[in-house]
Amino acid sequence: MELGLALRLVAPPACLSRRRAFPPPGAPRGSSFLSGRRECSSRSGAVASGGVSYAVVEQEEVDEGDEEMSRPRLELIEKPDRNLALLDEYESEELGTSLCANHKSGYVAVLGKPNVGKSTLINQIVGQKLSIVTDKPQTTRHRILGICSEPEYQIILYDTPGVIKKEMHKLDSMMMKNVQSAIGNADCVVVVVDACKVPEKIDEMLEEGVGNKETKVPVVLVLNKKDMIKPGEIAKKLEWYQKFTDVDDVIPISAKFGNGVDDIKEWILSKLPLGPAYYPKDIASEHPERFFVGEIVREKIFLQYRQEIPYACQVNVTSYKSRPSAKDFIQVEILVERESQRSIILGKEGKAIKTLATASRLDIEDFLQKKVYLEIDVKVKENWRQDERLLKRYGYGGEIQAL
Ligand SMILES: Nc1nc2c(ncn2[C@@H]2O[C@H](COP(=O)(O)OP(=O)(O)OP(=O)(O)O)[C@@H](O)[C@H]2O)c(=O)[nH]1
Repeated sequence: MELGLALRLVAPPACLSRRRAFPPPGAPRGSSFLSGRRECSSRSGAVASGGVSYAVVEQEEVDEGDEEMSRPRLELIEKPDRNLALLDEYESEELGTSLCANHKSGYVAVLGKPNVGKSTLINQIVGQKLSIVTDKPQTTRHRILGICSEPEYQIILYDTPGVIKKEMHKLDSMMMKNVQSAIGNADCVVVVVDACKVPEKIDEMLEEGVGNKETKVPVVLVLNKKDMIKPGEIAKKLEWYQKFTDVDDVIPISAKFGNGVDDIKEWILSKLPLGPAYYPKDIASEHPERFFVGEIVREKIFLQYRQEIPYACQVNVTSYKSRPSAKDFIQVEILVERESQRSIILGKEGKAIKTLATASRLDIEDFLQKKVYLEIDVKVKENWRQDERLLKRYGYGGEIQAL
């Protein structure tokens, strides 16, 4: 049964349960970590800190047919068939769902240009940090599914990469394909715009997905970052969007400060159809923990490095060993496109990579609620952003590593 398969794929412990969350930026750290010192040699001299090591790897070709390729892959589901969601009583009880007659459930696509606050809004609705948030555009690369459950409903949100006009790389076009499939599957659509920017039409953004649907999908336009402009300005912009866009409603919010987020939730709930939960109620995302570990490292790269560097980086979790009586052992590789970028990531005498590894490890430990040993390798993989086969392998084709 298709749904059964989907639910099995997301069953814990592979996917993210509610008790885990990214730590909020600047959150106080827990107790100091145990020492897991391990020295690594490098051309520029090894630097290691407790529980963290980095390895500088000479430029090397990644073996396409290596162990990585043979690991089980988890297909991110597009949307389970609603009819199949009629689980029998036993399955339902096992999944923690209720067969309440007024139960609502459905899929919501959250769209918008880069940096408008989509991830911030989804993290607020889900009540947990699932998507990384930085002040740089296009930090979200994957379609991330966030699940918000209460006894009476289940809202499934797709965080999509910011819609971009000019596709520079194969990576951009694969990201856009994911945006389109998210819209195509949605029961309703939330379009986020930045209140500080000059209003502009959103037709182009919607036409690919919603325009192709036989029945019109409800769309709300969210005017985000209202904290940044004067009330008079908000009123003018609301009027403009009501007049010049074909949306059902326009709602001003400030996602960062949680202001108006309940209005968006209410709007979504008013549009969702009746139906049972698609996922167990204690699950916050279909992605496995290792996916979020990679995202934490990627967030730290965005926060630490400038200009093109974060965009040229791909982060892969190459090994993740849970060890009940010791620190979890995690190996991460950062791929860059050029030797010069690798030098920047490493920094003088490896100082920059050490800072990155420490910041990443602290957040990973907060996230996993346990001590980890983190090893980071930096490799050069020329033109990875243009290589479809590699991009699929890195999860941009809708499949991610399951374990
Ligand atoms: N002042 C203010 N800043 C906000 C608000 N919402 C988000 N931001 C900031 O805007 C920046 C971008 O937020 P994200 O949530 O990453 O935006 P996004 O649309 O997901 O970005 P992409 O990954 O590029 O698609 C971050 O620095 C947020 O802190 C808001 O309501 N008010």
